[in-house]
Amino acid sequence: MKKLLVLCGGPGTGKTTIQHYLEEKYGFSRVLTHTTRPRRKGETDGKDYYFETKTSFFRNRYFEYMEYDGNFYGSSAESLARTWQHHDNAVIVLDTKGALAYKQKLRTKQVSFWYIAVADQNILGQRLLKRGEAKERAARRLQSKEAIRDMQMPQQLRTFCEVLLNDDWGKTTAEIELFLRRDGFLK
Ligand SMILES: Nc1nc2c(ncn2[C@@H]2O[C@H](COP(=O)(O)OP(=O)(O)O)[C@@H](O)[C@H]2O)c(=O)[nH]1
Ligand SMILES: Nc1ncnc2c1ncn2[C@@H]1O[C@H](COP(=O)(O)OP(=O)(O)O)[C@@H](O)[C@H]1O
Repeated sequence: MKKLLVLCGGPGTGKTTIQHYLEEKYGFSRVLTHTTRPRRKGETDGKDYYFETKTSFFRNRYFEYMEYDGNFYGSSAESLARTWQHHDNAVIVLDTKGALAYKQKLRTKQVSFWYIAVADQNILGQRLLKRGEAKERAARRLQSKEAIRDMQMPQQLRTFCEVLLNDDWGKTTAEIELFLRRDGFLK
């Protein structure tokens, strides 16, 4: 069966890091999404996101899309289908609103949802700086209403979304292995 893992959570919690790890260690393939957000240092078009202008963004058809901290983000059914063409296990990084949309639109058995969290949210600012973001941009991101919403797991996700703590990376990787087995991603 083709399967999809949805990662969601607040900024800096480690969603992208975990996505890379799943690709490298477990052969997952990521589902690329579209954004109007400016490219960060080290990001490549067609590899990290499809970077769009506000005009080109709305030329595409989306499975779901939303606005986050003043930028648009959207995922397409075609991108998921393309990923599944060559790989059984796909991973996508979404905000919590997107995670809820996927829950409502896809068959339950095929999709798992993980909410990535840290024990102490005061470290998130440092993590964004570590990733190379400018101080003002990092502060603004953490104060956006979408980040504030996603820094607590929304009530609607609690019935189906597992929490993965990402404080100590060694412990995180051990948990990932357990979660993957339990969710049927590993044969
Ligand atoms: N709903 C939805 N969320 C997305 C999509 N692509 C990215 N996101 C989410 O948008 C938010 C902002 O992403 P990004 O600017 O890369 O910032 P980061 O969370 O700080 O790494 C994150 O919560 C992503 O998971 C998408 O296609 N749909
Ligand atoms: N367990 C961890 N301990 C310390 N730093 C981490 C950990 N996980 C991720 N990071 C770092 O935190 C920063 C933000 O991680 P990232 O994966 O970009 O977060 P997100 O995609 O959720 O916004 C990156 O510099 C990353 O290397």
